[in-house]
Amino acid sequence: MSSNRIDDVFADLKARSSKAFMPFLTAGDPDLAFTGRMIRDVAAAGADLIEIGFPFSDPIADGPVIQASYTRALNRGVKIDGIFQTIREITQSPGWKTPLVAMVSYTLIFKRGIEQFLKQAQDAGLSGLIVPDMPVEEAGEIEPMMAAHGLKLILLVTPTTSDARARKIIACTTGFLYCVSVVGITGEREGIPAALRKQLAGLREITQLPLCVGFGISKPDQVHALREVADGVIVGSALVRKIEQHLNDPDAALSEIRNLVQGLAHAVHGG
Ligand SMILES: O=P(O)(O)OC[C@@H](O)[C@@H](O)c1c[nH]c2ccccc12
Repeated sequence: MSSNRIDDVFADLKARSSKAFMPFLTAGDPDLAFTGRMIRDVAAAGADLIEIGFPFSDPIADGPVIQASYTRALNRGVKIDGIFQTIREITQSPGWKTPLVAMVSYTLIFKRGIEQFLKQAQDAGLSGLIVPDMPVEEAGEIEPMMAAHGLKLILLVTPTTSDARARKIIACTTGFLYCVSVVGITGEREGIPAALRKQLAGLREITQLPLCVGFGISKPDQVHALREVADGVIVGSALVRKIEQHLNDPDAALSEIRNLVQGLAHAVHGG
């Protein structure tokens, strides 16, 4: 077994001809205690990897649901150190295996100091960082720093990324590649874009990295279609919306999130 849990998960799924289900959750919405419970619950409900959003005031590609969630978390005063602490408590619990990956703006990493942020991420037990706004020119320098901390660097390609640029991005991406399914922002959509199949086939020709698709996915039938062409499926807004709908009843939010994760994980794994 390799030393990074992300590699382990994809190797294991591949051996079973299965695919990864990866929920995205905001840290600190409505508070970190809730986030801690939610991470444990979605892991138990069938998530293979979990993306944890570090709230940030300047949206990158975040749609209205994720933006509102980030705003609630920031208004409640969530801090990066608190998020790391919450993650650490989880990854240190006996028998914990599910890889946790931060979704974090490069601005937050840079402000703290790259080395310091990476050290804290490693101490927290994170397996990787998805950095949607990291310039590919800098990623080449940062990826080895991350590797030295046992962290994968996950970058994104979109439908408008040129072939030449995709190759550059892939050259400094490790763990898996985040394939954005649509031009635009996060948020639930109907169907699966027709061009996605072609985009994924093109990427498949130039990389062995697992290809994970996110943006606009919330329904089991979309997941079914994607299972044939992608190595993993990412769902954010549909889950985060449950928090928004039950702000006064966290237990109700958790139970709906668990149900949705169970259904989607089942669809990804071959239901
Ligand atoms: O919300 P959706 O459409 O299900 O897509 C996942 C997405 O929210 C999550 O991966 C994400 C949240 N913030 C981001 C910023 C950039 C790229 C991706 C993201």
